[in-house]
Amino acid sequence: MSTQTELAGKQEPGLKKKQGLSDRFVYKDDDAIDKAFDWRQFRRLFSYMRPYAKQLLPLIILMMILGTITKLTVPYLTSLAIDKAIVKEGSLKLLYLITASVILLYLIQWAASAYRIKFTNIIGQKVIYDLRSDLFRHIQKLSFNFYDKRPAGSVLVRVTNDVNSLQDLFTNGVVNLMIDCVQLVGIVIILLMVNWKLGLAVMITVPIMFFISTKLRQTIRIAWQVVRTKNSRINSHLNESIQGIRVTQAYTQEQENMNYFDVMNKDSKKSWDKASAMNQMFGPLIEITGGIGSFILFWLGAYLIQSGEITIGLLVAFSNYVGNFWDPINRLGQMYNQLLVAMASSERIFEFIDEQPSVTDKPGAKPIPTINGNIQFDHVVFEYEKGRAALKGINLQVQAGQSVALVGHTGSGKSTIINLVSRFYDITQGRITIDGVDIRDVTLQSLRSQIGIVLQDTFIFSGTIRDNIRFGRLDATDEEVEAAAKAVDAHDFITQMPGGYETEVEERGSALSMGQRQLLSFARALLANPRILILDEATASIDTETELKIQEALKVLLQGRSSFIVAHRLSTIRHADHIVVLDHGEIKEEGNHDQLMKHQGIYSGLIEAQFRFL
Ligand SMILES: Nc1ncnc2c1ncn2[C@@H]1O[C@H](COP(=O)(O)OP(=O)(O)OP(=O)(O)O)[C@@H](O)[C@H]1O
Repeated sequence: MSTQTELAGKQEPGLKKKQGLSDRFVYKDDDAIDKAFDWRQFRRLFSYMRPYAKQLLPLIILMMILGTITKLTVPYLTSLAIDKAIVKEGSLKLLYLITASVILLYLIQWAASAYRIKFTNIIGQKVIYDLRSDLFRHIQKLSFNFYDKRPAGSVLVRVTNDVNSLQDLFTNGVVNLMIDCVQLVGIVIILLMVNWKLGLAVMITVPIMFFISTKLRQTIRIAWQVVRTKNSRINSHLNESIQGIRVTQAYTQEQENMNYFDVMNKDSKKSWDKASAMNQMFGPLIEITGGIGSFILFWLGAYLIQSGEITIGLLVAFSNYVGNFWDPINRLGQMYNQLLVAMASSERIFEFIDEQPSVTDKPGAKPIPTINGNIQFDHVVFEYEKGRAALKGINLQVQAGQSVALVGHTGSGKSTIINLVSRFYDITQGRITIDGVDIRDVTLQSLRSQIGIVLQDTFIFSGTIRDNIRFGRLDATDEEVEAAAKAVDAHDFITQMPGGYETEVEERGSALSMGQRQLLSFARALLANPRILILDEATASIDTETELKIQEALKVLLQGRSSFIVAHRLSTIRHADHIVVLDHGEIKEEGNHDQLMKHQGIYSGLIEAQFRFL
């Protein structure tokens, strides 16, 4: 059974009962724990090491050889001390000399290991830095349709967990693998050279040890991964519960949430107990196998000493070599597991890096000059998914400086139109031009830098009010920031706050009212001074006074620039120069408020419905 199915099969019965809950907190594709070894991918992963390996690898290899030679010489010197210095010659001088040499060898071994770790850490950290930067740079360029299909958490996991899981491989894994291989080969040669019978006898236990080490570790690793998955569900639930605490309390769902949490919590504990029990089995099993090896060694060794084939010193040296032999075998098993995890992580990372942004600059694209603001949709058809048109042949003409209100039922295509102006998606058919230039022929940077977007969910970052307004143009002076705030009538409420412009606002501006947040985002947009403004108006109802304030601010904001407003408030719609009524991806009515009211069509129906609702 693959690890993935194993995990999927371990869904908790309590959770299953609650429809959809078991799926609620996990990103399916992030469940993959390991992948078969893929040589091509392995090479690609290690190409990240190439720029640094040239300078540092020779040094690392030198330290590795030095460390291995010194390590393998010590047992030989021990046998010399027993056989020659003690048994044969009884020479204290020789014993001192050998002891001094062993100490010196240990010192060299320690220094070689310290430098080797230092150099490998340098390579490891540089590789991880490059990989993380590549990934981050790339995901920033990916188009909207990529994010449409992916939950933000899944992207986050790539940049954090998956990159971190490679860290160990690059810093220790690879070099340890080389050292272990060199050491193993060295020990096998020495054992067979010293006494092939004893050597072969000891090696009988090797396959058993290797099997235990690899298989058991794999089972333990999966068990811990199950623990991690369960814990990440707990964390996601915790996160959702905190974020949605107001809704939970408003609907008195605290107990229900507690029940969910309890099932998850119990389940996490159960999986932890299981993983921990397996972990505890590992040490004794390895020790028992090692013990069997030692038994064979001493049993056969005693026989060979009696028959005069080997000396006591040689048997002691042999036992030392065998002691050094289990460590690399054990680590190779560990390394194998680490490699499989790294394969899964690197596959997910490369899947992202290979994803091409669907909206890019065309070869030879030129920057668009300062935008005047004449925007034209010419028979625009757009499909998010093939065969399902969200816009069906839109023809629309916006004059420079005009404000256009987009109205229509939910799902009629309003947000789609505003996404297309900034070229967040490429249209399926037709053409969108700005000042007569097809927006696909100009650079994205030059286009988007002249378009300002104010979204419904105004994003307030943690920081001061001043920082939040300045986000519109980072090089704006304090005076410019305040002028923008004054222009949209936000200055008064800001100065009434305890720290004025320096008041720290919590993340997402939770201490600010909806209207205040909106005014701040207007000030931010005004400071950016875009040539085209796109505004997704907030739907929440606010008091009449704030509404008036927002309308006044909006007038300032819209002055001298073309704008598209997804309008929900009657006051905004009424003031727009042009109103476009959308229905199922088509423009059904166009004109100003009075013309459309007279027409007695969809628009007048929508407005009347709004009044009825009020
Ligand atoms: N990312 C997407 N992937 C697939 N289909 C989408 C996507 N975004 C919107 N759609 C579909 O396109 C159509 C138009 O959606 P759009 O968001 O433009 O509507 P809207 O008029 O802005 O609605 P609302 O007023 O509810 O925001 C809808 O049928 C919607 O389901």
